[in-house]
Amino acid sequence: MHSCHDHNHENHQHHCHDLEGPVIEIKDMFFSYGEKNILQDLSLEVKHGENICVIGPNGGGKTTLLKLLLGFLRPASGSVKIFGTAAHHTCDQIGYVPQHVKLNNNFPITVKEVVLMGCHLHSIFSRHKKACHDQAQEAMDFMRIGDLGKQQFNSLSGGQRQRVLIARAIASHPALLLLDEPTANVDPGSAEDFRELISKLKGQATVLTVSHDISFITGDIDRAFVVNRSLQDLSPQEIHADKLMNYYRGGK
Ligand SMILES: Nc1ncnc2c1ncn2[C@@H]1O[C@H](COP(=O)(O)OP(=O)(O)OP(=O)(O)O)[C@@H](O)[C@H]1O
Repeated sequence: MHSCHDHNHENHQHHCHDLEGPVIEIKDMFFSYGEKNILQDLSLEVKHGENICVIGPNGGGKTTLLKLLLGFLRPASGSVKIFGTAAHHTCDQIGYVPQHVKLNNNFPITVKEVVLMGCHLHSIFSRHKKACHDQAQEAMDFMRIGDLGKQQFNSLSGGQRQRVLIARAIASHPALLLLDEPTANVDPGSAEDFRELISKLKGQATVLTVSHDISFITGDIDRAFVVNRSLQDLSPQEIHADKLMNYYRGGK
């Protein structure tokens, strides 16, 4: 999880961000892995509370874009700002659910402990510990896994694990939530549930979801765009199942 470079936990929430302006602001951004150009000339502005979906073919650069937003990668040129601050300086306002999570299967860890990792108030002070436990429980209840706290994470199904990881990401009430294919590997019932829960977050958080799941994209979202080296906004008319398929066939 992201941690602030300034480890003074009492005040870092306040000095990092301009919470009034755009949540995401990308300007004329280029990114390459070595010689290989991956993203070119991207610009994007996302306002507070928007629920956004990113689609695009395999290898189009969606996960790379998320990593740039998280500040794990830096643009070759142009800028990526979160709450008005360069992404690599932004700290604990972002909740992230990665596409692939590798937890050592032999490592014993309970569901509650995984969710607690998402709490940014980790502290020796007991008042913070209590607040963390309350936040973790609240996030687990929200994801409807409130009664799984004591279970071993490794004993859960793929869909249940995904719920735990989303609970971990929302435990600290991040202003921005980045989800990388949250419905991959979950059954259709759970996928429907996730869509509902994510739209319930609307208003509390800005949510950006990478998804190949057509019903996700055509569901309750405010805006969608295609990332395939460059970025293309989709009009509401284009957000239809049959039209969306074209973006995966390389056509228009
Ligand atoms: N660490 C890396 N070093 C070099 N190339 C990389 C690295 N990570 C990703 N790439 C390349 O960058 C391109 C974009 O990858 P990325 O994972 O961002 O795509 P994606 O749109 O998320 O794809 P998918 O839908 O398959 O998840 C791919 O061609 C990939 O091979």
